[in-house]
Amino acid sequence: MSEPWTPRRPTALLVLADGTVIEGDGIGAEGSAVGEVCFNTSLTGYQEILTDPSYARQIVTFTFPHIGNVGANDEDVEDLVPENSVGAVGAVFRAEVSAPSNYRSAGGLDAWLKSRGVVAISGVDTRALTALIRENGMPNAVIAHAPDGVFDRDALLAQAREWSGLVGLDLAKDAASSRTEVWTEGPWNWDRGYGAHENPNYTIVAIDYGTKRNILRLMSGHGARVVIVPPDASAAEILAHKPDGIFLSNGPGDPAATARYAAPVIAELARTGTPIFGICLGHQLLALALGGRTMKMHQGHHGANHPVKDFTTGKVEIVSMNHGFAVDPASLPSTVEQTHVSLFDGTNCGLRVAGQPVFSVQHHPEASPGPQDSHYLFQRFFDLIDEHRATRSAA
Ligand SMILES: NC(=O)CC[C@H](N)C(=O)O
Repeated sequence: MSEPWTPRRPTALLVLADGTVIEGDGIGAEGSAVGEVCFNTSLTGYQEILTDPSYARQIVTFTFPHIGNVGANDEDVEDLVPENSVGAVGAVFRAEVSAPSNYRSAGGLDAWLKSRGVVAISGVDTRALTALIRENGMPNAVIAHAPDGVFDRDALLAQAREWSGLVGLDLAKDAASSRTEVWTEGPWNWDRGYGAHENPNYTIVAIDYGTKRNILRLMSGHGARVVIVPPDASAAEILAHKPDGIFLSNGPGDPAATARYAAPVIAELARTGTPIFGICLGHQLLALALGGRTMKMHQGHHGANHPVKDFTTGKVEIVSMNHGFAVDPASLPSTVEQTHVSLFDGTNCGLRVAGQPVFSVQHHPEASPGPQDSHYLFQRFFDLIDEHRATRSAA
């Protein structure tokens, strides 16, 4: 007699704090991870997305159905300290992850996810999950992977419910490098790969709240020597490097929590008249330093296909986005001008300070992954630095 048929056990679960349990096939790290679930609409760049430190304590649902087919490589890692593996804690995929076309070792995406400690689930109706997030907002959840299919569902639900969520969490200190270092990779060059810039024209101090590598590459490509400092560096430490410009990086967590120590430093730096450029968390922190407010968004913006209008030129750019908090433009003082806006929902996407070389954007102009429409913002930063230098030498 043949064995009675037994249904296949799910080897992964996504347990939402509202009690919804989504079953699927586990891949990547075993065990469980708690975080906030968001959806990302990018068509490419899963490796850059999962290694973006801004995704710390988040579980990314990919709306693109087929993830993992080009494997993983060392060039597409975005976090500065890959050994720390700061980035998304979990990933949700529609299709089963098939054999990749490329990976240095056997095992493909599964091995790579494991090496970074990312717990992933495939075989999920990501369309339904995305619709649920659009309806109810980004839920707290636990993602769990057990190859033997044995789960304590009540304990996982309790863990999802007990987690206090991203609001109030400063994660920049976990995501950022804790020491000062000079970026030595230089810009990417198709002919010779990476290489330090031989004759830098500028010194940029990048305050690292969880920066992405491509931002540093692009600044380096503009001829800058980039000094990376920890998120809690003092204004005096930063100014000691004699920066031509100061960069405020992207990063994870609630900007209002990080602002407790970051905003006073940024406010002090802004008073020196040194050109400042902020991206994403850096934009939010600048707004807070200038006296503005930030708020949690309903479903956030995560993707590489978001239309943003630049009021200063009237142009629309298609941009890369990854944020769950936003600047309330009504909270900004009258000396601060709103320069960019999301054409999806009208939320603030940029600011500049009247009469000062200080500006920032909510989106990700380094676009890794994403379209490169907003690369001009790096040029804008270096143009401001040149203008600032010219007025100083004329004085
Ligand atoms: N990419 C980022 O810098 C994200 C900023 C912030 N953590 C947010 O979610 O809004």
